[in-house]
Amino acid sequence: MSNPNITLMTDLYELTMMQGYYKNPTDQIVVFDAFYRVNPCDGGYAICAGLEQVIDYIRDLHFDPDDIDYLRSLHLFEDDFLEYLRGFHFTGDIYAIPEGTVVFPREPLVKVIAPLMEAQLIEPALLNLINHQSLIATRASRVVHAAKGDGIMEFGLRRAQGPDAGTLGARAAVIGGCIGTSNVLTGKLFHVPVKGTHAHSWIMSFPDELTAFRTYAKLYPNACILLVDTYDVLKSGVPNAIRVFQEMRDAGIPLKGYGIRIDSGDLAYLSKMAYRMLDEAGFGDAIISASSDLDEYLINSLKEQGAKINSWGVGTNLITSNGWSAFGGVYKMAAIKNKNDREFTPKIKLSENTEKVTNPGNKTVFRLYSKTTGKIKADLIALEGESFDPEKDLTIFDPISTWKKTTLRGGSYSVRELLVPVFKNGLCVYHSPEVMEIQKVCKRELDTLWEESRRLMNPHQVYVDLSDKLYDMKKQLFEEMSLKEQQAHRASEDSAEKQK
Ligand SMILES: Nc1ncnc2c1ncn2[C@@H]1O[C@H](COP(=O)(O)OP(=O)(O)OP(=O)(O)O)[C@@H](O)[C@H]1O
Ligand SMILES: O=P(O)(O)OC[C@H]1O[C@H](OP(=O)(O)OP(=O)(O)O)[C@H](O)[C@@H]1O
Ligand SMILES: O=C(O)c1cccnc1
Repeated sequence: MSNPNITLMTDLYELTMMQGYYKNPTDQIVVFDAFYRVNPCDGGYAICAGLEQVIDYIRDLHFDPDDIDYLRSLHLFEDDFLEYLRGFHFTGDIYAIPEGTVVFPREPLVKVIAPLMEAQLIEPALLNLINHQSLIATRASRVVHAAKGDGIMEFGLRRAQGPDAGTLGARAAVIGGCIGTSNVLTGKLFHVPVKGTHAHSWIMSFPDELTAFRTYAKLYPNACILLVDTYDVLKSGVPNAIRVFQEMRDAGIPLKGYGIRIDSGDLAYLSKMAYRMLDEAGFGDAIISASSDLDEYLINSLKEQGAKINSWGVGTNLITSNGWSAFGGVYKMAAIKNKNDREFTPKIKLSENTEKVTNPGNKTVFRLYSKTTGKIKADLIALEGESFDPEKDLTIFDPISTWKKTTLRGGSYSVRELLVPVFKNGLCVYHSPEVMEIQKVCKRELDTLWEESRRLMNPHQVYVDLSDKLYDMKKQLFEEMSLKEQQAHRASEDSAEKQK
């Protein structure tokens, strides 16, 4: 999107910390990982999205004179720091998992290696962009899956939480598999199909439903989807639609992409009855489209009820990800080094909750596939520079329940590294594919999941394991840090005792 400069779209503490680093000069280069912890809707996977907007943001990162004036007006920042900001731009490296890829909890979706101040400033915007679109792309893929091959049109703009949520949300929904969106701006900006029917107000603006249908059919004979629920679906809407389709046929107008939309009432019952009426009149191939507060669970239920719906319009629940409002991606420091050091020193964040202890080090992510099925066996988070020879046996184990092990036999699996270079020394080295290309990638990616990981209830969770080297490093750091904490705790208890 052609955004205004959004460099100030950061949290104040990033800037106050930056000033602190500026005043106490450091030439530290850091590694930060952006990752999430729980699959949306307690599902079995997520789809990552939003990278193209991260790239636009990083490329354009700079402080305009009025940004500097504003920061000065806060009376928090000193002149030398503000002067430094005038020349600020991103000089680091970024690696990311390409958009549309199936991803799992705890693996880095984006890795930033940059001078500390730069890596720190970009945290909120980077997370904002990745979190939002990954959530909606994931949600869309679930809705699309529930529709079992029927097309899903994204209709959510009017209910989205703001303009970007509507426009970038529709982009993400198309990545996740929607066949198009009603949002015309998304269509223009991202070259995705725009789709739509008409509103109840169209019908209400005419003296009667039949005239409204006839007028619409005359204007759009090749995309004539008539909304049949303004007055009474079965007594008025469907009979009037059939009359208009008959008139079109009698006039020799070829009927393609035609049908009805039902937007209220019992969608299973009404669609079955409508289909029967259409079929009896010789219009059995008509599209029967439905909308009305749908989501993946309702679509799944309607399918189970045998609803005769073959096209779906989904708005509110998709664009707002109703019921699961946040992707929850976080950005954590993983390693640090002085500019001229060769090696990074790994950093770990401890937590009472083992799941929340971060993975230290400069890492990468490998995906292991079964050669016979093409399906994902597991993901392996490893240290940068590690490699795995798929001709050799590989034993992988759950990093928390370490007794859960499996050995992949050499020759039976293939390995793919997921993180790709996006920025090198501040220059973009990655070309974002068109959204419709990303949609194809996403479809292929989803095919690498077993059906068990895609079901709505209690899906199978794909294993995300750590390489032996990373596991050992994490264990050692964990023990060192825990010991340090215990010693510090003991020391403070001793001094409190002495003071008594
Ligand atoms: N057969 C069905 N099984 C389960 N849910 C259904 C079925 N048919 C419709 N629904 C859902 O039930 C809800 C219907 O809600 P409600 O009756 O409030 O609205 P409505 O029928 O669309 O009428 P209104 O025009 O007043 O909004 C919608 O979320 C709709 O998707
Ligand atoms: O139900 P959603 O999944 O959010 O899908 C979008 C909804 O937006 C429209 O309704 P709206 O009442 O806004 O307009 P209308 O008067 O044209 O029906 C449309 O008819 C859908 O019901
Ligand atoms: O084109 C439609 O039918 C449409 C568009 C937006 C919202 N609801 C319906």
